Amino acid sequence: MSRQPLDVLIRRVDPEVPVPSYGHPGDAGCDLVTTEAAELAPGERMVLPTGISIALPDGYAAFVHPRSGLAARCGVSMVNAPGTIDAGYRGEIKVIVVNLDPRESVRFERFDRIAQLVVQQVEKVRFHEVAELPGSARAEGGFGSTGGHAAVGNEFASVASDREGQ
Ligand SMILES: O=c1ccn([C@H]2C[C@H](O)[C@@H](COP(=O)(O)OP(=O)(O)OP(=O)(O)O)O2)c(=O)[nH]1
Ligand SMILES: [Mg+2]
Repeated sequence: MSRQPLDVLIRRVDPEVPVPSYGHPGDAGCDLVTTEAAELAPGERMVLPTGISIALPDGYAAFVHPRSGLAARCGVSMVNAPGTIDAGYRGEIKVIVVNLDPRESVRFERFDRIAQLVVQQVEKVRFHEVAELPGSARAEGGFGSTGGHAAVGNEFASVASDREGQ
């Protein structure tokens, strides 16, 4: 059974901008457009306006994610992926795009879809300070501690090489 959509107020800062919509019923993100044409040289970043402001209910946040098509085909991502839109934010949503292609510029026309907005429930945290945290299987492991790629070392390869060294 599909859930009821969350009602979110939207103000169109640019009256001609389309109200964001979902491409398919089950999509998580609705696309955001740029209201300004732009051209990014290789390595260049730019803050692009989306022409909309929203009022999220308390307990929710919206996250601005890159579009995979732009990432795969043009090397376009977002410097701060995902951008975090706070429930209390009433300003225009902007997207900080970056052109990661080493050679090709990328051009956006007005109303090109440049990112996608995912709305999620978020918890408000109340911190309780302790001297020691409870133990866990991961403990302080991070940054490749589970291996799985040559770049981060692989517990099987390291075990095998240890064995060879014996
Ligand atoms: O990609 C983004 C990220 C943020 N924002 C807006 C909405 C968000 O609520 C506000 C603040 O974002 P963030 O907390 O990431 O910015 P900050 O550098 O911490 O600024 P501030 O000190 O205003 O929180 O800026 C955007 O429009 N696009
Ligand atoms: Mg902030």
